[in-house]
Amino acid sequence: MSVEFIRINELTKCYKDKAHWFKKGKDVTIGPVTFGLKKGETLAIVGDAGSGKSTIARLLAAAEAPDSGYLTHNGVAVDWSDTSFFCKNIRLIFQDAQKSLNPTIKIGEQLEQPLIFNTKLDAEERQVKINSSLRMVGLLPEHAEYYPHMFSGGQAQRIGIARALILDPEVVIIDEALSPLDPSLRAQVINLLLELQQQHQLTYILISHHITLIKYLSDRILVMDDGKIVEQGEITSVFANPVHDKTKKLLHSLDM
Ligand SMILES: Nc1ncnc2c1ncn2[C@@H]1O[C@H](COP(=O)(O)OP(=O)(O)OP(=O)(O)O)[C@@H](O)[C@H]1O
Repeated sequence: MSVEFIRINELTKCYKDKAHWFKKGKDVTIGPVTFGLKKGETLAIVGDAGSGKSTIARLLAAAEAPDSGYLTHNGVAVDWSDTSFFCKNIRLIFQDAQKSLNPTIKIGEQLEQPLIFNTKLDAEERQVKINSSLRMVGLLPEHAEYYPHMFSGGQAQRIGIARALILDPEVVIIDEALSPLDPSLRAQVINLLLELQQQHQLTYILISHHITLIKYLSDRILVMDDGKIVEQGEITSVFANPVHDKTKKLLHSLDM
């Protein structure tokens, strides 16, 4: 197994719940959480609704800043305000691919935006990259001229993957992005993700309630409860011998 290249240290996010005259405000704290990521692995994050899985995803994609904690990349600390690091290296695949696309803008232009903001490629080089990204997910360069409504759900998910991969990231977060797909489409998208992971040594963070999917795709698992990590380890050993009560309950209750 390859070595750890990203380490998340004591990451914490606090949400202040405003008090109303009829209700006392209750603050929510996610963390502190500490874990590492290895090249080419898939780490599953599981937990009940509200346990903090998506908060971790949003923090890692720099959609929000943590209140404390830090991240190291190959041993070097990265500042959360370094948006270019996060944009380039850690990308999210959205749950609802169709809704995450702007209906009024052609796909090619939507794929071009991250290239304009995060690379020094000129217009011609950007076009080459857009074409190769579309091909990589089984679509055609002609699709760059289409609008989102002209795609099926499966094709829209492929565009979501192309958009996540267009900056050649090291980490891709898949936050419940596979669950809404019907089984045959899901199988196609999973095969595509596995192929791309092999080709590009991608590291996936998989957030899902789907136990079979987690077992099939993941190398390691991290179990969250009430904002904290209560168990983490290799998928085979955690499934064979869950230690924490929450893990035991989740492994029995998650959707088969
Ligand atoms: N912007 C916000 N403002 C206030 N509280 C928030 C905010 N975002 C998340 N929370 C709270 O933080 C906690 C964790 O939410 P989060 O969405 O990370 O959970 P989750 O494990 O992803 O849940 P689910 O499986 O339902 O997506 C919840 O109590 C939620 O209400």
